[in-house]
Amino acid sequence: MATLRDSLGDFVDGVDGLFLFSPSTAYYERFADADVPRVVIANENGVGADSFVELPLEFDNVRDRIRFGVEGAMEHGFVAAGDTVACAVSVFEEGGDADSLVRVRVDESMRSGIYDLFTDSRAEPGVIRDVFEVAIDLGKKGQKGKPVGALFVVGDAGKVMNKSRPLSYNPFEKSHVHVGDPIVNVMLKEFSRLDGAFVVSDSGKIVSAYRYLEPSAEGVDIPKGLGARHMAGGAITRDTNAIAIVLSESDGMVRAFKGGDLILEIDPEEY
Ligand SMILES: Nc1ncnc2c1ncn2[C@@H]1O[C@H](COP(=O)(O)OP(=O)(O)OP(=O)(O)O)[C@@H](O)[C@H]1O
Ligand SMILES: [Mn+2]
Repeated sequence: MATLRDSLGDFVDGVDGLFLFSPSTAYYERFADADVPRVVIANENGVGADSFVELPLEFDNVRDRIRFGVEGAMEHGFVAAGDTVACAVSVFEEGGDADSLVRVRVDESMRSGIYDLFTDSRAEPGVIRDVFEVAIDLGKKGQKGKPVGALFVVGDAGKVMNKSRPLSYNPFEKSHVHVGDPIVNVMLKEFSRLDGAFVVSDSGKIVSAYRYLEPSAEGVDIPKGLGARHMAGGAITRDTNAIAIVLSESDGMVRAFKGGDLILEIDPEEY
């Protein structure tokens, strides 16, 4: 009779790598003698790992977290299609040691575009992260307790401005404010009650509010049930090198589009 330990050993049989998500130093050191390469996926490389993938958001959805890590590791050349990796993640114990091990076969279909969204967009990764944070926060709290929608078009601002028109005066016309600044976050939330899109530059400068986007929507395929805001947000990312981060007023989800495709869906309530 095999013990439970023997039986579950199958789980790591033949793996080509061990992915440690946000490990403590002690947890990382525990695998110092592992016979496979270790890859750390975390918001910073606090453990000084040789193989490190920077996680811009603590994706609460474990599937997204793993997809981000796998895609990032492929991009860095730590793993390749055909490899199998064991991912040690914490599902219930936030900030604690891993409580789950997920065996993942790496293949091209794992390239969901999440990693690419953050690291290979025109806008700086920190800017994209900051805009996500505003959208998630807005989704959680709403505006004065009511659900609110918002559309942020990030990067390639010159071209985005050329494919849009003002719905009202632009409160950011003469200002030099950037996303991530706490005052700006309050302003963005306040202005999100009004129509149209925010346009943000590659470096995070808020170029405009109240823009009505006029991209050609031809050939853009967005999920059924989503309306004009999402269509415009998706389409502008095919017409330009911007990405769009959209908070839905009707279902409360935050979605990201790149190249006309829906890349990521986040439920703010889970953050
Ligand atoms: N082309 C556009 N450019 C900028 N903003 C737009 C555009 N089209 C719609 N919007 C904004 O989106 C708002 C909601 O429109 P609509 O309900 O059709 O979108 P939706 O995709 O269903 O979004 P939601 O899930 O938030 O309802 C509009 O009131 C308007 O402010
Ligand atoms: Mn709607």
